[in-house]
Amino acid sequence: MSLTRGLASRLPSALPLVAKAPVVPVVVIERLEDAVPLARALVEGGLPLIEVTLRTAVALEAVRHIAAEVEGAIVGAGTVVERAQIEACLEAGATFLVSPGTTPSLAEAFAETPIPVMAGCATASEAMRLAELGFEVLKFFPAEASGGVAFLKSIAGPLPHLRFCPTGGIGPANAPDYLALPSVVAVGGSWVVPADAIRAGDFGKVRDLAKAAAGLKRAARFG
Ligand SMILES: O=C(O)C(=O)C[C@H](O)[C@H](O)COP(=O)(O)O
Repeated sequence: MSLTRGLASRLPSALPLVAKAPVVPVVVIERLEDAVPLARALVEGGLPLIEVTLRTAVALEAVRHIAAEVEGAIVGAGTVVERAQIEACLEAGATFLVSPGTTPSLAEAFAETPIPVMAGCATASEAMRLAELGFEVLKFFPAEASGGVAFLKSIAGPLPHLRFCPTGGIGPANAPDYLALPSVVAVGGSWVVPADAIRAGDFGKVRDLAKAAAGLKRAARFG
């Protein structure tokens, strides 16, 4: 029996969201005024799913503005590391949540969250535990540092039902290798939103990078 059937009925699946594009941009917003033009550039480039990391003081406000003002954007909050953050993310209008790793207490809180969650993991045991709880797409983080493509190929033997969004150390050069794996729904990365381009207000560059990323082919089939 598939491990993913555990408590799955209670959890909203992240699969339909993550399947929307081959790349999930991982965004760090330092200046609130960058949020909306940045999100517009990503949507125009073909990457509607946007993970705004809760690493900066304006991150939640950025989520709120993108959710309210950018048509076509599906904005979520990343770097969720403790349960106390969840309510504020929901209140700001986040459509999904992402964590870099998942403590037992965080997993418990996610299991009661009404929006899809990509819970983070880096080992076979962590991935199995999250799948058992019903999480359908797991963030494999930090992907390159934790074994990358070789790790994912190895665990697909005994655990072929697990699905991932690998993130961490992925860029245009290695993204195709990840996306060639049937277990990879999409990859996450900051390469489409370079800090220097954002600082310079060069959203045309972000749109071009997004366009290239949106054109990446993947092997996974969802349906
Ligand atoms: O902030 C979080 O929640 C994280 O989990 C970390 C990010 O996903 C990675 O920092 C993105 O990795 P790069 O594409 O290598 O920059």
